[in-house]
Amino acid sequence: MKDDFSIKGEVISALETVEDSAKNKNIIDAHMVEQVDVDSGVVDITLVVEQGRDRNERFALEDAIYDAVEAIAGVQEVKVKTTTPKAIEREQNADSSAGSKAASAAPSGGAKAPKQPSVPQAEPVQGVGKVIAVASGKGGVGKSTVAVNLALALKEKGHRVGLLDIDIYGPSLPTLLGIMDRPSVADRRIVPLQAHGLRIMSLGFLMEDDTPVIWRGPIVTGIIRQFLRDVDWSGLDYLVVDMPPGTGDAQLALAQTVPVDGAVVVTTPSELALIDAARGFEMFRTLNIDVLGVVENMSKFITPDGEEFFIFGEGSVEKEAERLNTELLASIPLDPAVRKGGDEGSPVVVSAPDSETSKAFLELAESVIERQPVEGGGDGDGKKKGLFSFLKG
Ligand SMILES: Nc1ncnc2c1ncn2[C@@H]1O[C@H](COP(=O)(O)OP(=O)(O)OP(=O)(O)O)[C@@H](O)[C@H]1O
Repeated sequence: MKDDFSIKGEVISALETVEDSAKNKNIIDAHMVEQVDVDSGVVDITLVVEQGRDRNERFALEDAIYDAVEAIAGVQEVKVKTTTPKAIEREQNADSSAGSKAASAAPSGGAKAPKQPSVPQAEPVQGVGKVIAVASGKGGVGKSTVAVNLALALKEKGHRVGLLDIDIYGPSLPTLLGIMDRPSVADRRIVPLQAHGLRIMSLGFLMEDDTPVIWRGPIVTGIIRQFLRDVDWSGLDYLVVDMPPGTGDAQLALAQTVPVDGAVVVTTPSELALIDAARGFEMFRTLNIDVLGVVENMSKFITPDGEEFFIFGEGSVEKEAERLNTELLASIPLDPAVRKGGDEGSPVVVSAPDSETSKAFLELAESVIERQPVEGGGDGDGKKKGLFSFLKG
């Protein structure tokens, strides 16, 4: 039988085929789907329609949703709840005032209590020692490449490592690691895929093709929560999370779902990338996530004769790191072996372990381990921790 997780992915794709003719957009792009839940094949969808919308148009939308979703194999039942933006706002206010009441024992200094977000408290991922986010302010700077090679370098250092790709704009782990399978389910938990000794989960495993998907906040939050709560990550020392570029829903969802132990911000030495990296850095500070430091990617090009070219200039990332009161954790050269390895599903730490580039990734792993050590120095720590948290839970 198909699992709820795969069904949810297909439901979201199916909803993208439902057009709202008044808006000339599909209902996902028109931000009309508030929530999608799947439980044992029963699909619950919350549709948001403006107050005063023509009844027949509303019915037509609901019918189109039933038709699209009921056609998905494995769907047992479809329930569509139609609501309005006002009703959602009222619900959220009710949630937040309940939250404020619960928190009223806390000293408020007479000030009005801040709105409580209607999300559960962040809870550690079961069985994982440390969660490390790899982020960038800007797309295309090599964030996923750094995430993959950092994970492999942590593994080289004797740790058990998982890699989670929540890049909603373009999940690249399936390509970078050469895996296209779908994860399976055992004991009602999703079993991550394996590659190069890492445990892997990617939004890409949910997508039918390479088309970029624009998912709105609640759906992004739901999927990320599912990735962290319903995937069997037990026994890991480190879970490396490949974030989407920028500062948006996914960053917030991650911070609200699990305590993130540290973030690594990837940038190239170009002026524009640095400005965006600084923005990303501030966002992590706002979210109270410890930024371990900055990784400079494509720092220089080394010719086969060993000559070095600093294409984007030299020293700018280090200066920016100083300005932000953080550290430069590693400088990764622009290396054709990195791109080739990425395209062929064989990352450079595996395909050219003795290269200068791989050494830079190993140094990066050492810096991360130094700043966020797992108890007992690795090799099984995550397993012990996982077991204990499992017993407690
Ligand atoms: N140090 C490097 N040397 C050579 N090529 C690199 C290097 N780092 C990344 N690349 C290449 O640059 C391209 C973009 O890298 P990657 O997908 O890791 O970037 P990204 O920041 O995750 O992008 P996105 O924002 O789209 O997720 C890939 O083809 C990758 O192989």
